[in-house]
Amino acid sequence: MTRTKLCGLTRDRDLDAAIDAGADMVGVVSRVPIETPRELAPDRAAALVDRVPESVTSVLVTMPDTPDEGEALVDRVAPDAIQVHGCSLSEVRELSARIAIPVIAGVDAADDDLDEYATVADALVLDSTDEQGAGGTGETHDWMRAREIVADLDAPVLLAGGLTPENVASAVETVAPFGVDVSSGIEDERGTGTKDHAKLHEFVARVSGEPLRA
Ligand SMILES: O=C(O)c1ccccc1NCC(=O)[C@H](O)[C@H](O)COP(=O)(O)O
Repeated sequence: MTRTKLCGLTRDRDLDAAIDAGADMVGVVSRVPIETPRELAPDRAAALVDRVPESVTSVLVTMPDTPDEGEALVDRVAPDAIQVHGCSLSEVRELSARIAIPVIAGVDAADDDLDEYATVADALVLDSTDEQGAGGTGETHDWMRAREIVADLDAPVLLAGGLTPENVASAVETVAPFGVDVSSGIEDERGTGTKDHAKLHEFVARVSGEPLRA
């Protein structure tokens, strides 16, 4: 079974739609040093996380300058897992040692130290990142290389980067990841931060191989 993470949720109704569609994980973005319409203030991120039922994993996506900062944000938002982008190996290791929840490392698929990240993080998000390591770019990467990475690493890998309802079945078939992660590909217009509920349902259905609605 391929897990589905729907990320960059900003509105209550988008979160509720993601849960209703059957997402395994839902993500909220807070405290990132880039311009993104998905960024929420910590209190707002905490309010969304608080709505998530126990059966669904809430993921806080952030780019902490230090492990201290990551730990403080976890205390404030209280997610089930934290996903960090732009962190060094030692920062991921230190954060992981300090907090009780799983740490997911957001990494670029072209990086050559992914095996090391796999030893310090509980899971990887294999993404297309910008120069600061941020995700949400809407760009795909080389799925054949992603397939090799998934096969070589022991850690669970979530495939991210430019996934859409149209390409996700092919991505799952090609890469065979533990899970898939989408943000801009289910937005009503790319880069708005608000989700299209029909796209969101279709994305989850395509991952689980359910027949599509006409
Ligand atoms: O989504 C953002 O704006 C973001 C900003 C900074 C760090 C990470 C961010 N998103 C991480 C995610 O988990 C996205 O779901 C993932 O990168 C996929 O994005 P997309 O290519 O838009 O589907």
